[in-house]
Amino acid sequence: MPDNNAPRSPEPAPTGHDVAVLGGGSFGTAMAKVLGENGHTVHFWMRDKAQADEIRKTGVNSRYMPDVTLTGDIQPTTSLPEAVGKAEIVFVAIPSKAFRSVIRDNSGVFREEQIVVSLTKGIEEHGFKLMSEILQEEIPRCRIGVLSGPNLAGEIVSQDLTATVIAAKDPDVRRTVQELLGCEYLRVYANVDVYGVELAGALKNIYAIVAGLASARDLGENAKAMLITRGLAEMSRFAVSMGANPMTFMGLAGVGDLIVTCTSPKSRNYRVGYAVGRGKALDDAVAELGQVAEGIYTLKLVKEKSEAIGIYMPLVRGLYEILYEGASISAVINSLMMSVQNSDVEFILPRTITQ
Ligand SMILES: NC(=O)c1ccc[n+]([C@@H]2O[C@H](COP(=O)([O-])OP(=O)(O)OC[C@H]3O[C@@H](n4cnc5c(N)ncnc54)[C@H](O)[C@@H]3O)[C@@H](O)[C@H]2O)c1
Ligand SMILES: O=P(O)(O)OC[C@H](O)CO
Repeated sequence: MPDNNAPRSPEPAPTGHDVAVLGGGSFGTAMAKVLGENGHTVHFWMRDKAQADEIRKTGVNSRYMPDVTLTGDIQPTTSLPEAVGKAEIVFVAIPSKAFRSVIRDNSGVFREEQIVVSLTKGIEEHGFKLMSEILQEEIPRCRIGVLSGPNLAGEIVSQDLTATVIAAKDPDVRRTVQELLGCEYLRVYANVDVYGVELAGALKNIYAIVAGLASARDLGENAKAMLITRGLAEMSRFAVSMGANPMTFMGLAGVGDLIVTCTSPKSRNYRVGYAVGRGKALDDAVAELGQVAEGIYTLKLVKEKSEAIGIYMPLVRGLYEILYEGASISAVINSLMMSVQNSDVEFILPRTITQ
């Protein structure tokens, strides 16, 4: 039996393809760099004309990646119809808050069967929609995938060894993305659990904020392990209740991404938590970051959803109290540590697991 989940050959595709990357931030730039180095023509869309001009002239996106020069055939543009119109495959790295509007406003330019892959790790505010669900609603004639995993943009542009996961129902989408992105430093695994891979990427941002807070308060290494492990239990319990495959949470998109964002100050979500832990107001911490930290929005949505469907998520609730209800960090820690609810049972089996 062939192992369909095994990574494809890391050799660059023999001939370059026309691809589009939508979004000129950190991750869009990182993916444009990989694709350009792999020999593809990258139609790199961003809304800021000055930024596109700078990249065209110098190869540098100084606002987001000042130390990185993009090489290969990179074609920055402020025309989304031009980028999508020329591309065989489209990668979307637009923050979740703007994701639907960008796709909807341009839905007419996407072609039948075109492959569209979301790189975004967030949830839509109304209706708890993931980005692949938004793509399905707005451009149903396209073939959809999501890419997620422990993928700090700053490390990918440094060519640090990295693994990621392409999730799609269509095997051709999985294979195509593996071939386009795979190279000597980026290993692309495949998964069919689109919902689980995507939800995991959004949920782990919450626990990265928690980990940043814990680090700022010098809670220690035991506490860090406790938070990551209980975070994994909590996010898996929630996701499985929503229909995800529990095994996805044992993989790169689940525990892998949770580890990297909960242990690295390179994570923007971790940095927001750290700043709040050092006494900064949330709004100031976010403004100082100057980049997106999806977890602060995801937290609100997951808190509401978990209460609506009756899933026990004490870390989500505690973080929500700190960030949005003015609770003191020490009071929340104390209440979590002294809570008797469920402390006698390490694993609460999701309803879908019967044994
Ligand atoms: N940076 C990473 O390490 C990383 C890794 C994996 C996934 N992601 C995910 O990728 C997504 C994008 O993150 P990022 O790191 O590129 O964020 P970023 O803050 O670095 O950049 C966001 C980009 O989106 C653009 N943007 C915002 N609103 C827009 C709109 N209405 N129209 C067009 N462009 C708009 C901004 O101009 C900016 O170029 C997030 O969901 C994030 O979770 C990021
Ligand atoms: O910088 P963050 O916190 O948005 O995390 C980036 C990636 O999601 C890490 O995999």
